[in-house]
Amino acid sequence: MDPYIISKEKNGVLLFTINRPDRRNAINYEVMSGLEKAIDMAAGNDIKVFAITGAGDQAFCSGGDLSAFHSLKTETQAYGMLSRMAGILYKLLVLPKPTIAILNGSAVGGGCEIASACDFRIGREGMKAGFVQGNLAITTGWGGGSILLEKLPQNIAMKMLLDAKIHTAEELRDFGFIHQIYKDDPIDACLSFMSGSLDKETTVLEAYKTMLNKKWKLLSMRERMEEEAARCAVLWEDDAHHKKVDEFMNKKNKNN
Ligand SMILES: CC[C@H](C(=O)O)C(=O)SCCNC(=O)CCNC(=O)[C@H](O)C(C)(C)COP(=O)(O)OP(=O)(O)OC[C@H]1O[C@@H](n2cnc3c(N)ncnc32)[C@H](O)[C@@H]1OP(=O)(O)O
Repeated sequence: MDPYIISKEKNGVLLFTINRPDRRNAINYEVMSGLEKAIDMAAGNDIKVFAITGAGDQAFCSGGDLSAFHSLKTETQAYGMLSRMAGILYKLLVLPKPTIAILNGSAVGGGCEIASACDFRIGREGMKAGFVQGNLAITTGWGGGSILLEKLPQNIAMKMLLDAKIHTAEELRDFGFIHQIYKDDPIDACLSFMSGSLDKETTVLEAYKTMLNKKWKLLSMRERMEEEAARCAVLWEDDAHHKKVDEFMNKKNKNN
């Protein structure tokens, strides 16, 4: 099974689907490479909107693949992975096309960071999401915390990060993290929510995103996301983090 799918949908939508449902669409290096490739494709003149979703109906994305990244023990090893994904999420943040995360299921940890890098987020009825990194004795590490602190009111963003709780779709809508709750087909929900962009000239869409990117540049977002990755790498090396991941892996092994 391919770990990701890139598909051209109706009306100029390019869709990236994380295709690891048996791992709740956890991100490994192959998915990272696919996302970077899709972002580059989305810059093409034939694309008006870039959308990201997850395969299946259980999860959008469960963050970093704890099995794949379990071998990363030191700050330097962790930084290599974290910095790579922070760079990809920055490319997503500043892509000069409207972007949307279709949260087809649970989004936790890095999954919330990917969603945060998109301009818009819609969530399927019943979905849940949370920045759970704090429960693993680390912080966000792909730049998603820095982005969240700019996209949501500071007190709400800080509460979400510090509490590391998983929230319902309704709570997430009240926070302003998701913009709409949908019931039916994810693609139809995306086309409907983005219809106002999809009927505009691509040049207009690019011009507005270029306007927004000026703000990210003035806020030094690239540097802040890189520093976030570096700070997370320091915490990653601590025993407290490895203990938490071991607990998850032991539970996983017990289940198998
Ligand atoms: C900077 C970002 C940072 C990083 O690591 O780089 C992070 O993203 S930290 C956060 C890492 N993610 C997590 O801690 C989430 C772990 N997963 C869960 O909490 C749950 O799986 C959940 C809520 C996503 C879904 O729960 P559900 O009950 O629906 O499913 P299961 O827990 O039974 O999981 C099914 C199956 O998938 C495997 N799985 C789930 N998440 C991951 C993951 N992140 N990495 C690897 N594998 C994952 C889980 O082990 C089960 O496998 P099985 O072989 O069937 O036991």
